[in-house]
This record gives sequence, structure tokens and C-alpha cells, in this order.
Amino acid sequence: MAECDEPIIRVRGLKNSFGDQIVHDDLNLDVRRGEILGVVGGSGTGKSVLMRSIIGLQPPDTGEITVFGENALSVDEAEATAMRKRWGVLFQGGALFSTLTVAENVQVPLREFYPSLDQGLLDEIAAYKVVMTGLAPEAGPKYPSELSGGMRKRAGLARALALDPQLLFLDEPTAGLDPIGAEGFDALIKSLHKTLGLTVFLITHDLDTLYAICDRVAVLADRKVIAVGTIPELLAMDHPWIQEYFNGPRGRAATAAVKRNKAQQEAGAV
Ligand SMILES: Nc1ncnc2c1ncn2[C@@H]1O[C@H](COP(=O)(O)OP(=O)(O)OP(=O)(O)O)[C@@H](O)[C@H]1O
Repeated sequence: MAECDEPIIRVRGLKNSFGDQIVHDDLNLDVRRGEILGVVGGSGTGKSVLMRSIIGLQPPDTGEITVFGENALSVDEAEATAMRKRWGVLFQGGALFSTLTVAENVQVPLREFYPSLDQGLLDEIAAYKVVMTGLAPEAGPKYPSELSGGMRKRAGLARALALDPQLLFLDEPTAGLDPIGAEGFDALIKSLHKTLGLTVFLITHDLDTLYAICDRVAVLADRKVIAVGTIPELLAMDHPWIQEYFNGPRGRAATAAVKRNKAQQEAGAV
């Protein structure tokens, strides 16, 4: 039971710098098992660097990072591989291999971690993951350049889900999508989160996404996580960036949209 209450990601005293530029200083964060945690902050506040540190791509100057209860900074090669098998990552822009088809892209992590899988099984798993992300089966043999931006995101998500991860990292998944595409992607994340029992670490600038799917939101500013909480909890704080972000024109529009949707749902339920 104690293990279930333990945060799935625990970051303490994190410091990251590039030359003279200090990006994080004494940053702390817990991600709870099973939640969708939104990570927001102004441009350049270090959201992607934080994600890269957690997944082992950006070794910090100092600090502790625990993932799945294990010290992520002191694991040996075999333990690091075992850890990577348990998470999936959708990088900004999808980061698909342009010379591989969608199905081949999805097969990349499968080949890396399970080299003995035969081609028939690889094809079957890839086809399943493609459909799971709402793409038509016909998308499998297509190249990324033949897909729309929204379809590429879904293909990137299919690859992130290839290994049946428990933990999903998403870096600005709805950036560049039109509002309807973004809403559809949010709904997909929400439904996969529920059906697969995922924990989601979600970097976003999209207020609609925060309102629609996040259980809690972590705010990066001043080189730290300055606040973590539900949106009503954050709205009660008087930090200027938080107030500007959530109560500025875009924040008010997102709040109004949520109220509208709720009212429509209630009216439909009567
Ligand atoms: N490899 C690197 N070398 C040098 N500086 C870097 C490197 N990676 C990130 N930075 C710097 O660290 C800072 C934080 O970058 P990061 O990409 O994490 O910001 P972000 O909050 O994700 O921004 P955005 O919302 O614009 O994507 C930026 O000033 C960036 O230029």
C-alpha cells in the first residue's frame, strides 16, 4: 500500500544550468500515481529541460530524481533500460523518423527493447497501437510527410504507447493543432489515461487542455515549481504570473468554455 501512495516521480533540489544560465535551482516536484499533471510556465522557464532530466536525457548539476521508487540518477545501464521500458514519451512536434512509415516508427521501441519479436507480431502490435490512437488502419503504411499535423501527433502517441507504459510524458501535444484537433487530442489522452491507468506528465501552453484533462497543474517560474494544485487552488493564489495566466483574457475564455460545456452537458442530461 505504501508503494501506491509514493509519488511515481519525485524531484528534489534539482539544479540545471547551461554555462552561466541557471534554468532550475532547488526545484521540487511530486507526480502522483494515476494523475494527469499539467506543467505550465512562461517560455524558457525550463519545462522541457525538467522533462528531459526526469527521463535521463539531461543529467542535472545536482538534485535527486526518483521514478517508480528508484533513484533515476544512479541506476546502472540495465536498470535504466528497465525504467525506460515503463514510460513513453511524445516529444514536441512528434519527432517521428521521416524515412520510416507510421507502423515502422511504432516498431522502433519494440525492436529496441524486444529484439527477438518476429515481424508478424511487430506488425500486429503496431496496427493495434495505430488504431488505439484514433488513426485509420490505412495510416500505418504512410510516411509522416503524408499525414496532417494532428495525425502525426497521434502517430507519435502510438509510438509512445508501443511498450504499454505506465507513465506517459507529453511535451506540448496540442501545439500547432486547430481548436477542434486539439480538443480531439485532449479527449484521446483523457480516454487512454482512464482505460490504460496511465500517469501523465503533460507540458502545455494550452489552457483548454489544462481545464479539460488535468487533475493538477504545476507552475514553473523563478527557476522553481512555485505552485502545484488544482486550477481552483491556483486561482486562489496571488502570484502575478498565475493570476495573469489564468485570469487574463485567454484564461477567462477557457473558464467560460468550461462553464458552457458543463451547462450543455447538464441540459442534455435532463
Ligand atoms: N541543450 C541546451 N543547451 C543550452 N541551453 C539550453 C539547452 N536546452 C535548453 N536550454 C535553455 O534552457 C532554457 C529552458 O529551456 P526549455 O526548452 O526547457 O524551456 P521551456 O519552458 O520548455 O520553453 P518553451 O515553452 O518555449 O518550449 C532556455 O533558455 C533554453 O534556451
